[in-house]
Amino acid sequence: MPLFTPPLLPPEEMVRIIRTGLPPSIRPQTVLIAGAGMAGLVSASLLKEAGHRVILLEASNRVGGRIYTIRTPFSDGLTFEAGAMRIPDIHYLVWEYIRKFRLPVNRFIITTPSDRIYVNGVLTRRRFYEQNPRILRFPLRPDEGDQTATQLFHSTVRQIVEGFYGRPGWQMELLRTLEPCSVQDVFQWPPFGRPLSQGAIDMIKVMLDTSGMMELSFLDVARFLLVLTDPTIRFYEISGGMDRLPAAFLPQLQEDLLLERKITGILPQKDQVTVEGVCTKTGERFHMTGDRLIVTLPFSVLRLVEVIPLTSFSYQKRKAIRELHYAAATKVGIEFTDRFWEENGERGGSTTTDLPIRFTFYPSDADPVDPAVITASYTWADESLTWTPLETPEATRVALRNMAAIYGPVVYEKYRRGISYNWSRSPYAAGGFSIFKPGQEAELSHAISAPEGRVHFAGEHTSQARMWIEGAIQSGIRVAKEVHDCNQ
Ligand SMILES: Cc1cc2nc3c(=O)[nH]c(=O)nc-3n(C[C@H](O)[C@H](O)[C@H](O)COP(=O)(O)OP(=O)(O)OC[C@H]3O[C@@H](n4cnc5c(N)ncnc54)[C@H](O)[C@@H]3O)c2cc1C
Ligand SMILES: O=C(O)C(=O)Cc1ccccc1
Repeated sequence: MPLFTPPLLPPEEMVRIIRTGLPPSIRPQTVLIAGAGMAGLVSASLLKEAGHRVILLEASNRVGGRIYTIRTPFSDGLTFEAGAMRIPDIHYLVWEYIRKFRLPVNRFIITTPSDRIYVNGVLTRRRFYEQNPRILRFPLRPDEGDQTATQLFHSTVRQIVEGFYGRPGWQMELLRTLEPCSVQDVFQWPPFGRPLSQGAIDMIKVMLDTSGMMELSFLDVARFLLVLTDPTIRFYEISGGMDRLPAAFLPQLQEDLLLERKITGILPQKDQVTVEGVCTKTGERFHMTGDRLIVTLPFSVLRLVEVIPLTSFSYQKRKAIRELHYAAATKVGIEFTDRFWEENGERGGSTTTDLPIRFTFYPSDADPVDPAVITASYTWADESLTWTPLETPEATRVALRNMAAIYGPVVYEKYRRGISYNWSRSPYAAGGFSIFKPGQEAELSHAISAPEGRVHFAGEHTSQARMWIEGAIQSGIRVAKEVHDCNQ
């Protein structure tokens, strides 16, 4: 069974579909779409453009889902990205929509040589760490001492690829060998190349933010780490807020969008599909019937939606919904009266620390306005759990305390307000993103995306670029074509 399903539409075909749409429908259908995140918006946009009737049902009071720009309680004009914050320049589908909607962008600068690092009690700068990684006091082997965490990760991947390279079908052999492996497995017992010392593994965990993911699929974690650590990839953000991307669909879809409609049940029938739910504003229950249904809900929340009868979904689909792993994610945004972290006008960059805040990201936007909001903490997976019980006041206090260990009491003098957003506590996400456990890719990936009769599935978790906006868009295009082609 192919490891990666569904087969991707060729990139040039997906770009063409964004630019020129699907062919006009011969027999238009009524399509219900559950969820108005990027996958739901893209599929609704393409199907409506092709002549189908679409009805977008969204539980929350906004579109965008895990693209969530928070403006309140911050000062006018300030934004905090509780969800997606950066767009790699290689994510060509996102860029197609940025161009289509003429959205302004600016660089999102993840690291600079001046970045502060506070790890193992050592306060230093990225330039010094890169010159001498031993400065961070991880117990590295002599042969590892002059390599940073990124270099150790890249050399591990390179040795593995070189070990397989050249054999007939070496790529699939590599993928099949690594697919059942965790991150820890591969670092300790790589199929090729020298194992890393535990000190080197610890440095990668702290510096590359994988402390909470060591038991997860090496392939999945490596895919995004290779993006985040590729020096040739530039990152951008949408100026004025990432939510301008989902909002750009509203002129076309406003009339088809029903907000505050939480779906609680799916009732597939032979010639139609009915969804039932509740209006979260009034408590009024609703039923809606269409020819087809597209479900873009993360499986972590789809588990709460009743399928009637249960066996209208196959065993494999029910198992995929039940078992697909989701990683937690928490961010803390803090507004300060001025940009005390900046030196010589240097914008952007980040702080890396083994304190609970772990990673801080500074604004990269060009205009040096004061006050400013920073992402004071961004944690993933197990490390995000620490923040789950903390309400905003306590989370902000912890973040300030951690920042004070790096910057001193100035953080208290310049502090204005903060907010914490924990995606595990979001009723409509119940986690940050899907990340496979070892073996789940081979076991579940087909069932995750396969349709069940008149019920189709989209969302980042059903794509080949999972965890990214790119994956949500890719899935929206794939499912729109899937539905459109059904009875043409
Ligand atoms: C903290 C964090 C940081 C991220 N950073 C980045 C980044 O920098 N760059 C990047 O490219 N990607 C990033 N991502 C990933 C990206 O945000 C997602 O992959 C993408 O937005 C997912 O889109 P989606 O449509 O698949 O799902 P979602 O956006 O989750 O949309 C699903 C929709 O369904 C709705 N819904 C849920 N339950 C129901 C129900 N019962 N009835 C009706 N509607 C319901 C939800 O409200 C939501 O609107 C990040 C994600 C998180 C959590
Ligand atoms: O933080 C990001 O840039 C994301 O895209 C979310 C994410 C989280 C974990 C792995 C890959 C991407």
